[in-house]
Amino acid sequence: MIDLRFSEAELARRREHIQSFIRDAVNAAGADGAVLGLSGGIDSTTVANLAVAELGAKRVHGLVLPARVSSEENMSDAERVAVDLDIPYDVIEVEPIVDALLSAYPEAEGDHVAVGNARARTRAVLNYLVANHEDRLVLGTGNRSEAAVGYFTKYGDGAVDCHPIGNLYKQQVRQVASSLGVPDDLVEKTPTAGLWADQTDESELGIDYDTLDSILVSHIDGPLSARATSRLLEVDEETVDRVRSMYEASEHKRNAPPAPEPLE
Ligand SMILES: NC(=O)c1ccc[n+]([C@@H]2O[C@H](COP(=O)([O-])OP(=O)(O)OC[C@H]3O[C@@H](n4cnc5c(N)ncnc54)[C@H](O)[C@@H]3O)[C@@H](O)[C@H]2O)c1
Ligand SMILES: Nc1ncnc2c1ncn2[C@@H]1O[C@H](COP(=O)(O)O)[C@@H](O)[C@H]1O
Ligand SMILES: O=P(O)(O)OP(=O)(O)O
Repeated sequence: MIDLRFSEAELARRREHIQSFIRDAVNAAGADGAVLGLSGGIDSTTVANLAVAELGAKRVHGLVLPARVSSEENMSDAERVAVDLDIPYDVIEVEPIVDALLSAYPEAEGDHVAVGNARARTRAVLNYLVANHEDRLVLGTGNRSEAAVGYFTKYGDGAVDCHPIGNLYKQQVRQVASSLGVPDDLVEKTPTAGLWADQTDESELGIDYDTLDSILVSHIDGPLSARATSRLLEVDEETVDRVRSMYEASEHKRNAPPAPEPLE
């Protein structure tokens, strides 16, 4: 697989670039700071660290939003991140809100994707409730690997004001996190969307992140054909084609919703 980690000099440059992106986004909006959801995962932990490094702890508000299916370990890690960074944070249970949605529309009961996505969208509503009230921006935590294959909930965790780590592949997120002093157990943790019990990104996607990143950088974001990518990485061409299919099928998630062309 391809090692996408940055050199020390490039790592410092990337960190500075992301931090100034956060500062510029907040300043351009005339906002007082930022809000983000803390899941105990490496993406939100990394964005929280970068935001605190740039804005200072008081201007970053963390939200820990447990659902019935959230693991104790993840929720206590999420609180640990907030405590270690010394940022203000709230813990708000999302399940009563999801239950209210399901009592309004019981037909969706048991549909783990629809209900899981409702959990992610409930979190988005709470992020914006706080952001509106405190005049802050909502920071996204999505990385390039997830965005490219549409591995996020449209208007759920995808509903944010900016994507600070949106250009980093998952391997690079881990490297940036380590360089910020994030503890190894968080850096090496198994990525999970946490939308239903025992969910992991790699099992749902059917591919590990190192392989996904390598296919993305070679073929989707890079110049190589599917065949050349398959040869270079020694993976089946069907796997490369499957990544391309996920990329194409999720185009709608990365763009603003279309309207018909104006008529003359
Ligand atoms: N980063 C993470 O770890 C993370 C977080 C949340 C969700 N997820 C994953 O993301 C996935 C979300 O589920 P999903 O993608 O089925 O639901 P989604 O709601 O994100 O997207 C599906 C919806 O998009 C719309 N849509 C579908 N095709 C379209 C098209 N061609 N043009 C315009 N709109 C279209 C429809 O409204 C459809 O209901 C799940 O696999 C979930 O596990 C991952
Ligand atoms: N339990 C959670 N509390 C707060 N924020 C959360 C929680 N779970 C997810 N989030 C936010 O959504 C993104 C994407 O989530 P994945 O765990 O990758 O699905 C995460 O980074 C948090 O910002
Ligand atoms: O988005 P996060 O923070 O939950 O990270 P991961 O996707 O690695 O679980």
